[in-house]
Amino acid sequence: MQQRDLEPFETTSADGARLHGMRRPGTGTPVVLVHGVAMDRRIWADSGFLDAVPDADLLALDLRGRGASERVGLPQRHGIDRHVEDVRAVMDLFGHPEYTVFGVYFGGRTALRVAADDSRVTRAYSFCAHAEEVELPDDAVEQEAAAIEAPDGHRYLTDHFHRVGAPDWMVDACRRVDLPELAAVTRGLWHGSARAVQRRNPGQDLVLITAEGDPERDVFTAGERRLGARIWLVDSPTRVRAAHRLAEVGARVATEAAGQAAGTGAR
Ligand SMILES: COC(=O)C[C@@H](NC(=O)[C@@H](NC(=O)[C@@H](/N=C1/NCC(=O)N2CC[C@@H](C)[C@H]2C(=O)N[C@@H](CCSC)C(=O)N[C@H]1C(C)(C)C)C(C)(C)C)[C@@H](C)c1ccccc1)c1nccs1
Repeated sequence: MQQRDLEPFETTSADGARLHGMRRPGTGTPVVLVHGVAMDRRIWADSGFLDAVPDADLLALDLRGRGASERVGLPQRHGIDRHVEDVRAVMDLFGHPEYTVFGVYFGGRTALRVAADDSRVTRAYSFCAHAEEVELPDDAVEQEAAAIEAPDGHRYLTDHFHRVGAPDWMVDACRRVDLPELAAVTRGLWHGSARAVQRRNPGQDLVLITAEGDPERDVFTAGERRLGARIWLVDSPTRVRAAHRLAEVGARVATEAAGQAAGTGAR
């Protein structure tokens, strides 16, 4: 976030975890920003997203175990329901009647779950994570957690993300994560993250975003039908490489927010 107008905030999640975040004051419906698994709130400035949304009122939290927020240690305290509670704690802190929630990767899936659980969310965007049930391959995910908590865990992550063409801001984010905590988050995916996300509030505007070339694009269009969600496609061969387009997507979010303010926003 631009250094000039940042306001740090702290709050406590439903299970007592202390959370840190930053507010960048602006206009219109506040936008809660939710980062992905191996990330923290710095990605929003580093990716150029913030500069692409110059007027919005932005609330960027560090999810539990990431950034400056409390390390909670146990996979059971990293289930998706705890992530949802983290986001709702931020919405409680600022007390607005309505929020937009924008999340990337697992933060996007979390944004959809927050919308399902909380009618204060009037618009939710999921960047590169769909809403359908997933098969968590126990061995692959456990192998990933073991690789992450090994002494060269940062190298495992940065090598992988480099190899698949992730942008520097995503590779750099991996270097900042606390490895034992990230292994717990990874094992925490077994606690609820595999379930499909339901739409429980008819008036919400749900937007699923993925890459033109995403092999799982049909899973996103399944969400379009099942949830009555909108689909945005970015010009990218894969979901990981779509991260290079995050600022561009931010500009589209800003346009929608401006349109809504002017009363012409698509619902
Ligand atoms: C195809 O994958 C991609 O398009 C990369 C993309 N992933 C995803 O969209 C989603 N995930 C996945 O599809 C798979 N899940 C994984 N493990 C769970 C998982 O994601 N992580 C655990 C560690 C953490 C770094 C994170 C992660 O990033 N690991 C990457 C590998 C990168 S470095 C090692 C990663 O995908 N691994 C896979 C393996 C099976 C290879 C282990 C399944 C099993 C859920 C289908 C993710 C949003 C999600 C969606 C729903 C529930 C849980 C998680 C990215 N997300 C962030 C940046 S890029």
